[in-house]
Formats: sequence, structure tokens, C-alpha cells
Amino acid sequence: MNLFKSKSDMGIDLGTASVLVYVKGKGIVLREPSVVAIDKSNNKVLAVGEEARRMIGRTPGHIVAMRPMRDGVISDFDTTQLMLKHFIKKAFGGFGRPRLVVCIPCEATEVEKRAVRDAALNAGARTVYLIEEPIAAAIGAGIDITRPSGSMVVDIGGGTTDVAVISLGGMVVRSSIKIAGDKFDEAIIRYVRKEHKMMIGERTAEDLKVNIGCAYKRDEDISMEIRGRDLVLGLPRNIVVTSEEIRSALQETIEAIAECVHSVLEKTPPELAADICDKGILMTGGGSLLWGLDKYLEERMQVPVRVAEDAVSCVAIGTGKALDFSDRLEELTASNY
Ligand SMILES: Nc1ncnc2c1ncn2[C@@H]1O[C@H](COP(=O)(O)OP(=O)(O)OP(=O)(O)O)[C@@H](O)[C@H]1O
Repeated sequence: MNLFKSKSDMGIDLGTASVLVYVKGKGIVLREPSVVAIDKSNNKVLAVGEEARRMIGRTPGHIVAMRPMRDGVISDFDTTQLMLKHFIKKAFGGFGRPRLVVCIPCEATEVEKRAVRDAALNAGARTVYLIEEPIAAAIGAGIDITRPSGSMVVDIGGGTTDVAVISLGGMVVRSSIKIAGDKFDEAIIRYVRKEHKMMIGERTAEDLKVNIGCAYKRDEDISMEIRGRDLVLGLPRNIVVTSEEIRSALQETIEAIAECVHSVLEKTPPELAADICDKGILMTGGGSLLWGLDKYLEERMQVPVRVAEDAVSCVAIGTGKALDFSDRLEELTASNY
């Protein structure tokens, strides 16, 4: 029996940095930052998504623009629920109760899984299926995960890096660390504070990472001018930061991700390891777009590494497409509620 005939099926990539909603037959219909702005004086939601993101670091005392997901999991349950409700309504039009597949990090605890499930149910879902991020990423990247052949996926998001070797629809070896894009930004903030004696915000750090950041030495050093607050004078100041500086700032964090990939490869059974040598490692998630990270991992692991075509959307596409595996959905998803 096809459990998923309904047009109201949705896949949600409930991420630390952004939320993507995939609707069957339509593709990705919503892509917004996971940010909520709340007026603390009356607990009213002022803005959700992009509008709220623009407020980060610029709010007066009684307004907080916050990210309710941290390290890949829910850190503020009520706000996550409000955010989900808003996005489901926006994507779905507000009629009826959709059935949802929501992704979770591959080593989420039972408590973390329950929080996601409860938030989705309270936000208006009828049924909630949870799918682990590497499985969703692999489906989204077009890998036939049901074959008896090993595929390795490294999904680097904002909060977590999920690494898994998948075969026959399941994860044979996996690991998840709370080190990903956000930790890159934090490392840049620390670097600029220490080396330039200047305080910069999260958004400036992210701009530096995206525009000039790199994991591998660039042929030509590039630079970017940024603005922050001088820690000595306490006044606004402009400085120029180079890509080589960002590379050194990120080195330790990048190496932690490489270590995680290495530890999964070490535990991979030989037959599957041989498949991975042939097919290479697939990277997904926004963090995988850091310039030269594929080359860095390729040199470090001695295995070909490629970034998926639409790396940022793979997990969302996979959560939506998992609905097509209706006969195996319960096997593919971590839990069925
Ligand atoms: N071109 C780029 N270069 C480097 N990093 C990037 C680039 N584009 C996006 N990112 C980073 O990717 C991260 C977000 O990725 P993604 O949207 O896949 O995460 P998420 O699904 O919200 O997080 P998680 O899966 O950990 O909950 C952010 O840290 C963002 O700064």
C-alpha cells in the first residue's frame, strides 16, 4: 500500500543555519535562515527567517533575534516550534495537516529526536518521520542507496558534520561531530580578535569565510576589507584580512572534520572501502562549499572527493524524495510516529 499518496507530503531540512522545505511534485518551495526575532516585553514573534536574520546584532534590548537550533539540534524548543509552524504554514498554505519527513543528525539522542518530532507535531504535522542526514543527503544527491555497494557521504552543515558509509539502504559506519560551518565562523572571530585586536560579528565572520575563506592554499592570496570595533580604542575601524589569514584561522577546525572522516574510513569494512576508493567521497551541506575543502580532504584521505551539484539542497531534496520510497520508508527513517 502506498502510504504517501497525499499532495500534503513535505520534507523538511530543519537545519542550524537554514530551513528548507520540499513539497512533493513542486521541489524546494521555501529556503529561509533558521532565525526568529521575538519582542521579549510581550513575547510576540516579530519576524521569522530572512527578515529576522537581518536583525541579528542590531536589536534594541527588548528584542532578541535568535537561532533556536544550535549544533544541529533544538536548543530552544518553543521558538523552534513557532518557527516550524510559520514555515509549514507558508509552504503549505495553512489547510490541513501535512505528513512530514524531517532530518536529524545521525547520532541524535532519543531526547533530541523526540524534541524534533514533538516540535513538528505541535507545529501542525499529522505524521512525522525522522530521517538521518547522511541518508537524506545521499538520496538527494541521486545515489541509489539500496544497492549492495558502499557510498560515503560527508554532510557539513552549520552545526554538525555527519559522516556515513551507506550500503543497502542503511548506515554501516557513521559519526557525527558538532563541528561545522558555525565553528568556522567562531574561529574567524577569535582570530580577528587576537591578531587584529578587533571585535567582529557573526555575519562579518561568515562573509569572510564565504568570500575569501579557504581550506587549501590559493594560487593567489585574495583579501577583503571588513568593519568592526577596535578593542583598544572602542571605536569602529576598517581592516583588510587576507585569505591566507582565514586559512590559518580555520586550520584546526578543518582538521577536526578530517579526523572524523578518517575515523569512519578506518572502521569501514574492506569491501565497502574498496567501493569508496572507486566512487570517491561525496560532500554535501553548505559547509562543504568552503573553497578547497574537497582538495584538502582528497589529499588527506587519498580518496577522490567531490562536492554534490546542489550541495546546500541535497538534504532537503532527500527528505522529500524519501517519501517516494513509501514501501521502505519505515526502514529508511529512524522512527515512525
Ligand atoms: N560558499 C560557502 N563557503 C563556505 N561556507 C558556506 C558557503 N555557503 C554556505 N556556507 C555555510 O554553510 C553552513 C550552512 O549549511 P547548511 O545550510 O547545509 O546547514 P544546516 O542544514 O542549516 O545545518 P545542520 O545540518 O548542521 O543543522 C553555514 O555555516 C554557512 O556559512
